[in-house]
Amino acid sequence: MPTIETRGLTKSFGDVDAVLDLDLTIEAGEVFGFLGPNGAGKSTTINLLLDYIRPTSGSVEVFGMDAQRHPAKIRERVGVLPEGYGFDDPLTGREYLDWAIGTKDADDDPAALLDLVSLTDDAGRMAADYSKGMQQRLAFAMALVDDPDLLILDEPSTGLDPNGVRTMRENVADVAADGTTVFFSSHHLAEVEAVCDRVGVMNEGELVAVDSIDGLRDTVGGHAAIELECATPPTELGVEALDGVVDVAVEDHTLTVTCVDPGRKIDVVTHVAERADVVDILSTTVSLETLFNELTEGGREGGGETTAEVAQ
Ligand SMILES: Nc1ncnc2c1ncn2[C@@H]1O[C@H](COP(=O)(O)OP(=O)(O)OP(=O)(O)O)[C@@H](O)[C@H]1O
Repeated sequence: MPTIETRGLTKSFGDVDAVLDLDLTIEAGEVFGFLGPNGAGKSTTINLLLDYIRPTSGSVEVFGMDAQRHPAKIRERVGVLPEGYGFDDPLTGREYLDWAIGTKDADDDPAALLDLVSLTDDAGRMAADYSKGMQQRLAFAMALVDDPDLLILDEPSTGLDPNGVRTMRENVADVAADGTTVFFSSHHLAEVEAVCDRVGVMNEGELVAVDSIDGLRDTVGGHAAIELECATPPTELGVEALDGVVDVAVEDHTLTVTCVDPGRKIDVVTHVAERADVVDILSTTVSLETLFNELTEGGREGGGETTAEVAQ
């Protein structure tokens, strides 16, 4: 039995179809990346899974139970890290965790959970005074209470520093190794690539792709990418006008160009070398980010921050 199964799931807010005709099946034990730019419908889907909102049409089953008929039974087996958990009450980190353990009637060791998210030394401080990253880690620990069968993470690395991101990834991998199904919503592509078995890509409420990372690459085509490091920022070189170029991105002194096939890379190098001082050349496989940009171009809110620097 799948852990999550939606059929024809639709949620409209007035004229906006936040989620449209979503068919999604997530098997037990999967780490599933739910990707999409801002406004794609990710949080709405999560709210539908947990029966926080009701669908306009279609069905949702979690653990084989209808989400509307058995929300309490479902929620007691689910751990949720919501987007932007508000720690507004005058409670310490430890007290928040005790509260989470109490509400689930669980017997977790709070010290072990605090240690897992590196908050042992700050457990006695008011959670409201924590940094964003610390609050995120506390929310993650609360989501792990009672060893959930399904862990739902909505943008889990928000506010985390690189160490925090790495630790969170390790924790997700550990949880998954114990058999927990993980539903990982994010627009941070590298993060999803690093931890997920399969990804679904949402755009404007619709699931535009669902596959393994490699499968997704194959779907988009045999594109090839080349990175050119230049002595000065490589802007306005006219690379996007070259035949066979599908994406151009500039970050600091690095120009990343995606071509429809590897044979086009030499034209790119020649073109750039005639106009800029190239100091290094790196040929790479197409990143998931490029694929994601292609799949979600023209999204509801301009495709989100990940597409902002891609010049077409
Ligand atoms: N309660 C609501 N009332 C009206 N519109 C809503 C409501 N909730 C969501 N929407 C709209 O539905 C669409 C999908 O929003 P949703 O929050 O699910 O996207 P998301 O993929 O989670 O985005 P983000 O990455 O920014 O969190 C957006 O256009 C949003 O404005």
